[in-house]
Amino acid sequence: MTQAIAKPNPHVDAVADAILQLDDIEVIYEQVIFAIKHISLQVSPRSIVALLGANGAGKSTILKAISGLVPAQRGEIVQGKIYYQGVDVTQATPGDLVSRGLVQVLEGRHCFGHLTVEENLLTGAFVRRPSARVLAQELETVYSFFPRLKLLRKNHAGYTSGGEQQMVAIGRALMADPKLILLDEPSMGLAPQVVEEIFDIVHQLQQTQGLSFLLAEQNATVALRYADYAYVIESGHVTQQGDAQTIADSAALSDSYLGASR
Ligand SMILES: Nc1ncnc2c1ncn2[C@@H]1O[C@H](COP(=O)(O)OP(=O)(O)OP(=O)(O)O)[C@@H](O)[C@H]1O
Repeated sequence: MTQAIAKPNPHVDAVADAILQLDDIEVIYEQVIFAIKHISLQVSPRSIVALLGANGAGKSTILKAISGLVPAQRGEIVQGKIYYQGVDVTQATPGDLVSRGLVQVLEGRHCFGHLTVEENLLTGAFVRRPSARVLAQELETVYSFFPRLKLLRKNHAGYTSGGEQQMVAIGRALMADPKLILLDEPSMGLAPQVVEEIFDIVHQLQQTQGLSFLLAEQNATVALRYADYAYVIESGHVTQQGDAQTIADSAALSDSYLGASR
């Protein structure tokens, strides 16, 4: 089902600078479980914004609310508005959003294990159906950021390492020609050196391609090193926000999730 999403935003002047704006978002699962409440946040163009918090804090729900995936989880946005590029997309479908350049990389990477690395990347361009020539150029661009994927392009993705699968998942998102990428726990289950490699590429994509990222991370230490701005989420609420350095220096950050990775 495709929803109309071209409603004018009455607050467009106030949010003109943000590529993404959430105003007072509330999500309920199965009509009883309140997962997030009163979530308001912004992502500026060409920025990396981190959502930090412990297991179950509500980070993934925020990303799924933005990317239109909440209904697929038997959830509902019951309050608030989401604006992407100044347009109300609160009820938009994932397909609508991908075609507008808002793409999510799900937690756990979700590669198609039986497809090759290159076939996985090509699935990312499916919505746009570019010409063969453009597709080849775009693949080369992705390979320029992930040279290792070019070497592995004929291998089955299911036989690559966790870090390589994360690269495939991000590479596939890039093939959708995004402006904003939502990344859910990119560091999960990866060795520290691989995590640095992934974040370094995210940083390069921000700097050279002008992409924006909103990423959910339990590994606050590494996320704050690369992010421009961060929101701390606890029990479905924003409890703290600020530029990354301020949050990193803040004594209010609980050791329950920062301590382990310090
Ligand atoms: N599909 C669902 N049905 C019911 N409750 C859910 C569902 N998904 C998440 N929840 C609940 O919503 C709350 C927020 O979960 P969410 O996955 O958004 O947190 P998170 O911070 O991303 O944690 P994690 O890092 O473990 O993914 C939790 O209490 C969780 O149990």
